[in-house]
Amino acid sequence: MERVDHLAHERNKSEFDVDAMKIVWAGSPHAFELSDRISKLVASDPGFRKDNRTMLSRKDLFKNTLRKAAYAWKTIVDLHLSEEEAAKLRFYVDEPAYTDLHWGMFVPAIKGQGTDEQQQKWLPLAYKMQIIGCYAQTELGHGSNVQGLETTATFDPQTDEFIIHSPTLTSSKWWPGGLGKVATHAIAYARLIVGGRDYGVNGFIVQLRSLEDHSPLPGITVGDIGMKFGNGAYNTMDNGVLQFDHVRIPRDQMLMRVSQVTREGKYKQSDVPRQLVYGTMVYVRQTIVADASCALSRAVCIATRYSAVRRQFGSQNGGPETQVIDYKTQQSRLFPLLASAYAFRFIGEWLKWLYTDVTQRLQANDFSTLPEAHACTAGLKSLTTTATADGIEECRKLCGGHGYLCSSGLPELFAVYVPACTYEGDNTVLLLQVARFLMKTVSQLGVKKPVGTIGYMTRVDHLMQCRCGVQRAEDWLNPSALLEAFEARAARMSVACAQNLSNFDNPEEGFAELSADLVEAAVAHCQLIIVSKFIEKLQQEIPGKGVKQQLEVLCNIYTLFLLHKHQGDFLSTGCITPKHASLANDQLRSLYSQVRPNAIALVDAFNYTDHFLGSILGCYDGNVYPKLYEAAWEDPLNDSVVPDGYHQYIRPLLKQQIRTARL
Ligand SMILES: CCCCCCCC/C=C\CCCCCCCC(=O)SCCNC(=O)CCNC(=O)[C@H](O)C(C)(C)COP(=O)(O)OP(=O)(O)OC[C@H]1O[C@@H](n2cnc3c(N)ncnc32)[C@H](O)[C@@H]1OP(=O)(O)O
Ligand SMILES: Cc1cc2nc3c(=O)[nH]c(=O)nc-3n(C[C@H](O)[C@H](O)[C@H](O)COP(=O)(O)OP(=O)(O)OC[C@H]3O[C@@H](n4cnc5c(N)ncnc54)[C@H](O)[C@@H]3O)c2cc1C
Repeated sequence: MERVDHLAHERNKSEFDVDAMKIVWAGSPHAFELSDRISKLVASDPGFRKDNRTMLSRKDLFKNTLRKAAYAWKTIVDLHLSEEEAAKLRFYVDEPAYTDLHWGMFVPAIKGQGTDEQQQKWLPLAYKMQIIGCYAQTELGHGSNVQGLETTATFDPQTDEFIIHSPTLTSSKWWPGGLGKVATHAIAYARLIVGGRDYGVNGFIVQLRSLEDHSPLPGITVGDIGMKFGNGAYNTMDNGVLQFDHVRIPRDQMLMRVSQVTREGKYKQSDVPRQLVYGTMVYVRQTIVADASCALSRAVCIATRYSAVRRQFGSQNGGPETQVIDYKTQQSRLFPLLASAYAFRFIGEWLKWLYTDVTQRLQANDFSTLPEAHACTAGLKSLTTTATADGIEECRKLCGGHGYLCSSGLPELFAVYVPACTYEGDNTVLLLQVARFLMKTVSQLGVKKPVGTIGYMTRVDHLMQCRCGVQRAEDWLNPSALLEAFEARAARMSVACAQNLSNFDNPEEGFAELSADLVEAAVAHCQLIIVSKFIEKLQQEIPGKGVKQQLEVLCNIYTLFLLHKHQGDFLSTGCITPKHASLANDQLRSLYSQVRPNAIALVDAFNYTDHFLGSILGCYDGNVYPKLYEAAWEDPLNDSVVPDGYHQYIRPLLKQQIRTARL
């Protein structure tokens, strides 16, 4: 049967070269080719089917995840896929699994915190998956406060070993993914105790399970922590609990790049900053920022296509009703999310660059940019995951009732995504780290020149008193007007916090008291980073008919939407007047009209397969209703016309003979 493209009329309207935009979105022609090829490979292989996930019991779901992970590995080996191709394959398989932690945290922790010898010993085993690792940091009693972890690693000079021990219930490791049922090894974080002295938290490689029969080794108690939010969703992951009872490991299994313990029991610290013990978190926060645009763009693709298919009200003379995407309210909710997806794509790319740069500097013993890299990864992780989680939920609402069906893909996407606001650092805790960095920068103004993303603070005197020069709505399209407004707002909020802080005798007390304001200042700073990097991106050459123009529209939508949403900040700090705010809003409305004919093409540019989207509402051809109708009949509840339980619970009700005074 010939397939009808119900969205063809929308695709014909677009004013730019979609294929060129696909390359911009992917990052390069090579990245596009890779993504395109691997996503199609996964989509066409029934071994990677995922449409039944929300119906399976936890045990069946988990076993199915194990099967898929093994099948993915077999595919990787059989096809001789490169590391890059393998990572893409795991991405498109789209199912949280222990392998995320093995490749995403265990391997990077050894690379970042292990010595050369340790890397040579452990990495080949990990690369071949002859061992499977997890990252066991968080405990029942402490997650955010890493310095508060209680697990101990006590050096025993007699045997040249560390004794890993969980002294309390709250010291039980709790949450690590892959730990519950799969990992054979962990990077366990524990307090290093040498000669009775506590040297703080460090990482240790600990074997947990036998490589022969998978049983826990002596002294190890390990299991899964139970069901999590949502059907399917993150329940494919075996987040685990772990207790150590005086487990002995050889001395050379302490990760020793940052600090060492010698055979004689001497503690030594390398020349590198202690914070490098936190290095794996910096790396993962960076990958989480890159991942945010994937999750958000996916939800936006579903909501945009469905908004073009869905019609409600507005029929004239018996003609078709209005496509809901034509309602201004729908546009003002949807298009900023579309623009955010693009903004996050570019900030993810930039952050990857920053991370690579800081890693190279660290290797050359230049630690000067580490605080900025920490502040950027922490702040952008917080900002992008909060916006993405909220954005996915907004997309669900944008799809009306049908968005609530699992077959829309949105409930599961939300349930899988929302813990990103918590894991790898609670978003508020991370913003407070940014705020500390900002306060330190302000307090050192005049002594130390701010550079990089905080470089705007060199112009603080100007930014404290500058006035917005916008006179007409179009003036808000001027990148320097936008940048200056965002810089002035961020600078003024930071300086106001610093001034308030100086009223406290005890700075820590002041920081705690003002923490809600400090978080807002941190948000302002991070939004400025995203806006400025989007603007910078557009200063480059971007090939393809109309591509750059579309990106300019999206950049302006993203920026003016933020300005509108946070206009309280801009007005109260005097960066703009109510008149400027109203002109910005006028401009925003007109930008929505410009994006409207291109909306479908802009989500096509993500190049997602129907398999990856996993959504009837978002399917490429827009043939939503027949698919929804068919899918309903697939539900196991419809296996029989009369439900199980009818004879037990429904019929007796219907047949009851109640004699009461009232009836
Ligand atoms: C897996 C990847 C797969 C890849 C696939 C890609 C897609 C991804 C999608 C899906 C997969 C995701 C799968 C789930 C993964 C989840 C895993 C986990 O959750 S692992 C646990 C994370 N745990 C936290 O993040 C704790 C948060 N807490 C902390 O980080 C710290 O305790 C912190 C920062 C809140 C406080 O640290 P302090 O107690 O040492 O505090 P202070 O005194 O403030 O800091 C001291 C100095 O150190 C600096 N600092 C702190 N952290 C730093 C860092 N990381 N780097 C550099 N400097 C740092 C500070 O700026 C400060 O510097 P000055 O003294 O002011 O100059
Ligand atoms: C799905 C998932 C997967 C995970 N995977 C792993 C893993 O693989 N390995 C691992 O080690 N861990 C893992 N974690 C644990 C995760 O990293 C922690 O849950 C996270 O760091 C938050 O810490 P917490 O649970 O202690 O939150 P808490 O710190 O207890 O947060 C509770 C509340 O207190 C607030 N709060 C805390 N401190 C402050 C403060 N100083 N100022 C103001 N407010 C504060 C927070 O904002 C939050 O609202 C995972 C968690 C989840 C949900």
